Amino acid sequence: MRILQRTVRGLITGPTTNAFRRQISSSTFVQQILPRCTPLQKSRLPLCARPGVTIFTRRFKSGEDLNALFAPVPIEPVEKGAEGDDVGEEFSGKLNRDGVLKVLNTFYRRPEIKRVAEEHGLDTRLFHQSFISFRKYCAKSQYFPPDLHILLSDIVAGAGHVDDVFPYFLKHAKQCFPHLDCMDDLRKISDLRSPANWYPEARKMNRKVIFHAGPTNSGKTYEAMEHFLKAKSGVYCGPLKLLASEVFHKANSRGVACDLITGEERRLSNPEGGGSAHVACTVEMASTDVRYEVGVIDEIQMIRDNVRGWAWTRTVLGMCVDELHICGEASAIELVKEMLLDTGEDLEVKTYKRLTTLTIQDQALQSFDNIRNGDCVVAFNKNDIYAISRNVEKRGFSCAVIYGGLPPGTKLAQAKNFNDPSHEINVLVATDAIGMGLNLSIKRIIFYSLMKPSVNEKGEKELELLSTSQALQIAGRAGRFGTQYESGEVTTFKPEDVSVLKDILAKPVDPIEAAGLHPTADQIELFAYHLPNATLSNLIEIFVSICRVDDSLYFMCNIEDFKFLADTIQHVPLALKTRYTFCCAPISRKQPFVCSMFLKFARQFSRGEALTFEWVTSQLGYPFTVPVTIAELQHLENVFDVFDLYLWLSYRFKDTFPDNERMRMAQRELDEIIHEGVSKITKLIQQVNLNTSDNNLDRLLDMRAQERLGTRTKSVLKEISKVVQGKGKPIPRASGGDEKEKPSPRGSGSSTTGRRPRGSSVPGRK
Ligand SMILES: Nc1ncnc2c1ncn2[C@@H]1O[C@H](COP(=O)(O)OP(=O)(O)OP(=O)(O)O)[C@@H](O)[C@H]1O
Ligand SMILES: [Mg+2]
Repeated sequence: MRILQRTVRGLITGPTTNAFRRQISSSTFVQQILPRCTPLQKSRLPLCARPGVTIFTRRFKSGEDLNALFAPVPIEPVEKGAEGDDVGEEFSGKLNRDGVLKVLNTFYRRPEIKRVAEEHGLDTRLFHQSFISFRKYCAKSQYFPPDLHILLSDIVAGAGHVDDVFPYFLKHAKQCFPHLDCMDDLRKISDLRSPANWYPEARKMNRKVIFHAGPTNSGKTYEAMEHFLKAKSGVYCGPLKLLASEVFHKANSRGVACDLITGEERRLSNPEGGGSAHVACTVEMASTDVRYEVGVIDEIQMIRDNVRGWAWTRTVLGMCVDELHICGEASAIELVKEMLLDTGEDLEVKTYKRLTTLTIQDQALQSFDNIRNGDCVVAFNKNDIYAISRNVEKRGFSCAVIYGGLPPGTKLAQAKNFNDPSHEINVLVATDAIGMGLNLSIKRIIFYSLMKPSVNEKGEKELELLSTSQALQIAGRAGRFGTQYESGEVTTFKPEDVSVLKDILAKPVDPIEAAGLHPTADQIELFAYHLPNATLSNLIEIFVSICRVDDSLYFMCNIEDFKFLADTIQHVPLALKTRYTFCCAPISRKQPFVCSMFLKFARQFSRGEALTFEWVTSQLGYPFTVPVTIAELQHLENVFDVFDLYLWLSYRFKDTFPDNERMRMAQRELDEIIHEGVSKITKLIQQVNLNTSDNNLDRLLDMRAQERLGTRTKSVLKEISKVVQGKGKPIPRASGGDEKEKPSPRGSGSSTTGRRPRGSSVPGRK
């Protein structure tokens, strides 16, 4: 009762709310405390604890589900003489094998045995598998320990009880399933309930934390950057290489020496000297050991990202800075405030207003005949991008094309041509890759579709209606402050989408409820110590299943890519830490060519052979030529990612990946070749099918457009309106064409694991 009273008091005093709440169980909280709260107290509750919002919802795997993750360790039968003289046989004579098997079958059928086994953690599955293994061991072994030999002889002869086999069976079962003896240890290792305590250096400081909140194009990053540039030392953490390198260039051009650190690149401001006091990096690469005066964390809303969220959590809790500037959507304010309750720090919030106006048009574009200079058509898959750019160019415009899979240099060059009023390029066709990072001179955003492909937890493709946050982020690219357009406009291609877009943009952005987390390399290593026979992928899976997370604030990030890579190289002999580091590489399982090169790299590494420039490029068909078909262009994009993979590994295994500089030069050349290919993209489309006449091709592309406007779209629209009204489920996607941002650099390379400092987590993506 005292706790209840203190809790209700805690609700009023605010900062202690969460700490109090965590002392009590969810049911007590919901049944006894919530009904006693006044509306004011309820409004002060953390979001996750407000009425109507489920708290402590994490569902741990049931015992049986969890046990299914453990594969039995094979136990070999014992050869005669392996353990010295056969004392058992001397005492009680040769064992009657058939009799022993009958005894064991009786043992297995006894309900009492099943019950006792269950008390020792053996559910039906584990009991059965252990029995099969024990029976085989008894049937095939030439030698038994004397006590077991004598016991079995006695039981067969009717002079002993079958239940006495149990201790021997249990010992065998624990050898088969070593986790039975160490579940408590495993649970302790995987206890992730207090991530703020993982960063003792940061906890020694009392950081001043400022949240710059506001819509896109409101000057949040600008303001934080002013503090960064004026400080004696600083670190900027951005979601993309492009953003980090923009800060790198901006700082150096303002006379502030600044280094660039991404997963694949380390660029010093002064190559002759040591490191600079200022660093611009991708968020996964931020150090939690080095002390800076000012730290900037950009695009904080990414903290909810299912794959990369952990990297933002780590910087918010772990950066050693006197002043921490966090920029992004206001939807993250409450969550960050809650996280800081555990660090004892206050949050100062500064809110910003958009610097230019943004108008939603009532008219849809309807036809590409209505396209005009400064337009940007946004679609979510490459096939649409190709079709749209061809349609636009047919109307006499020149297109720039930007999508996630393109190399950064190509993206920048395309953006530069589009931004330059004197350049012939006047229209942009892009995916939501433009949502972050590029400064673009766009007058109007046209959503070609409002449905975005995504992959659900089961790995299935789905089409989802854009969230308010995503739509605002993309729409906000129009009329960027400081460009030739003083205001921005936004509309859709299809008339029926206009009202849907208005609905989406009018909705308030949902508050972010939880921040991502990931296991650390050290934790996985401890797991491996306890479960030496488990594969890396299995270790991760078990970790995720038993770990404890404070669900009111955190969630476990998705680890499917990591597990896929771990399975890909499981058969290659590598030390655990090396294997772990390889699996943190920023590649996606959706790129078969890159994954096959990943396997080749691991094999070569395991043989102890250096991966030289000559060896790698001979695998990649170097030197490269300008692509003449879309397939060639796509292949070169994959080759670019293989270069990224090499560079990423070269910072973690310098000796085996020795040709960093030559690879980088070749990658730059490739970037230019890809840019040249993209610049001719409509010509490339004509090569898709040389047997297809121009008219036929147009017809095919038009059919695609019709399909979007036709029956399929009608059913999709029904779903859209349901979703907007909160009734529908995401629509399963029938076939591919979706496209994802290239994976991010993962982790830092400064720890003993060769990749991340203490307390840092596993993978993430850019
Ligand atoms: N006070 C200012 N003086 C000059 N330029 C500014 C000022 N504030 C913002 N800008 C410019 O306006 C543009 C938008 O600012 P900024 O990038 O900081 O916006 P943001 O709110 O961070 O947007 P986003 O959410 O898209 O990241 C930038 O080009 C920036 O340089
Ligand atoms: Mg910004």
